[in-house]
Amino acid sequence: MNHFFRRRSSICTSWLFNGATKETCVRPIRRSLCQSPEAWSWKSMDGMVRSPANYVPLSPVSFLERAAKVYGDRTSVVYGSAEFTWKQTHLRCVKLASALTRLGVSTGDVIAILAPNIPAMQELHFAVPMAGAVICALNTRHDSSMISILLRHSEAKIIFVDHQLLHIAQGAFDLIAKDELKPPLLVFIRDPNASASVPNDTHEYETLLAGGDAGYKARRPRTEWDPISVNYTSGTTSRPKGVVYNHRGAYLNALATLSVHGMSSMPVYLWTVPMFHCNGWCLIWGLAAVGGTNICLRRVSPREIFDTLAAKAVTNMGGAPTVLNMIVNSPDRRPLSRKVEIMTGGSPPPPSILERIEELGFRVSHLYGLTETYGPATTCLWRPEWDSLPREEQYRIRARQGVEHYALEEVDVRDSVTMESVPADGATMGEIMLRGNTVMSGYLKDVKATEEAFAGGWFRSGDLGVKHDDGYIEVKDRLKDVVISGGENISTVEVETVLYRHPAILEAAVVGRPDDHWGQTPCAFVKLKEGFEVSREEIIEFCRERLPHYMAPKTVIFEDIPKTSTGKIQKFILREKAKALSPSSSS
Ligand SMILES: Nc1ncnc2c1ncn2[C@@H]1O[C@H](COP(=O)(O)OP(=O)(O)OP(=O)(O)O)[C@@H](O)[C@H]1O
Repeated sequence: MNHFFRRRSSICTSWLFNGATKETCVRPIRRSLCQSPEAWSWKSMDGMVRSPANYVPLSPVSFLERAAKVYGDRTSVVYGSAEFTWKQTHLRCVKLASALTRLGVSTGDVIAILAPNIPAMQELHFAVPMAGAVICALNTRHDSSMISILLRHSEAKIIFVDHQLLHIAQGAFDLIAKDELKPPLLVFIRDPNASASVPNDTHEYETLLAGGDAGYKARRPRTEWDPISVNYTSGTTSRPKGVVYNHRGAYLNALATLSVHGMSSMPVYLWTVPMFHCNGWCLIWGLAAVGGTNICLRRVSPREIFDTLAAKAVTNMGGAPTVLNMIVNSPDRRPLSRKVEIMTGGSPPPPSILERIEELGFRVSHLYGLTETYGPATTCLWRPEWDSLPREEQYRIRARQGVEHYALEEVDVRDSVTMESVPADGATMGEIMLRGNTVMSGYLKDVKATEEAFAGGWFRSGDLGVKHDDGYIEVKDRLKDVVISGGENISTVEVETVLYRHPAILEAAVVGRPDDHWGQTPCAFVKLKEGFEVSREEIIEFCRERLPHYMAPKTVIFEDIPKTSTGKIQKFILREKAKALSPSSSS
């Protein structure tokens, strides 16, 4: 073996000294060592040892262990008057993990949590995997019926419930009991900033944690592939699906999201993205890697956001385009005294909103991804040469979904049937597909859906997009949302982008309305800004001036736009409404 090492090291360095290129120097020596280059490279690696010294399954739990050492006295989390350092957070997580094992939690058990963005959410994201279990953070906007379905589906053993959501959990328990099934064990989370009495015969979070063993040795995953969380999709287009994440993917995506967002050391992060959404786009784990401070808010409103940005010297935050829209249109908005990086994604951000949020002093980074890709998967990486473009053009570019981040192998736009890559012409539509280590392990208990999602060796997003000549992708629509009028695909995102440019429009969503002649025509649902008035005809004319006529809405309906808790417009509801109108008969 030593012989191989010596020979190899001479191969590696000799080309540096004799002026030869690496290629010309290495090839002849390779041939002398063995017959094929493949065999050579394999043989030269003989005798390597995988040991704890050089191989540890990647897990974001290690971020917390390091944070306790490196950032021990720095603030880990702030929520009202409650505040912990990273040393304290680590100790609390160790004790909580120990308490979980004492409750009988074993490797692979699912532990659910129903809570807003509070410190317990952060702690459970570490404590649950430290007990070898799998965290399932549930959407706080679900009703009892949906929660009961998800608890049954995930077979959660324990559920931690915030005091304000107790009635939802209890309703779910009643439904489970009706079917003579055993509901999970409930642990009640009291708010440190409010008083609430603990229901009888129920475990209480702080008491449970206090009883844990501070010397508990955290369980580590046996392999990187071990599950760390199960996240249900937003349910925008269908019933939520249980997406399983593994330790390796969570580790990688946490780091990639930090880097995309420019968070390298001790950022102060304001939580406006729900922590239950893709584990807070993996940043619950990521912030521990960089010793960040988590600023938690129970409720998100523009006033609270602006007060907190100033009071806590926030450096970074995230939010769906709906949150950005809420900020730029709020009477409480004010220019920032220092730059705040804001990461947006979850639905297509209209360029006009990106522009307006930056006018207030935010700097936006745009991300695209799905629950299935641990949240962020691509980013509209900014190129300095774009700085000199006209402003409108800059924001049009910034609204593109961009390129894969460094932890994902590849993103592409392909024909769903032939799997051929579409030409990079900015016009040919195909399905956005992704592959790499930050794509889910699969759907929980749904082999068929998993196989379908991965058919052809790529994860199929169900989003339609184009690829520009610089390789940047742009989402045009969801497959389910695209309007087909007279055989032409109409990107509802493009029509909405134009609608958002109208000064009177606060929110807009476009769906297909059945039409006797064209099959479908675009139907716009519009919510106006307070104090503004505009007629349907004016809106249609506004669009016709800026779009090919077939793309302009033929119908405009003024009303509130229904959204999911992750800020996505529930187009299936609007589609039903458009369908209920008598078919239009434009020819
Ligand atoms: N930056 C973005 N631009 C455009 N669309 C985005 C962006 N980020 C996310 N999306 C949309 O959000 C989708 C992913 O959403 P998520 O995984 O939260 O659940 P969902 O797809 O809404 O739920 P369900 O699958 O249950 O309907 C993407 O497929 C895409 O349509």
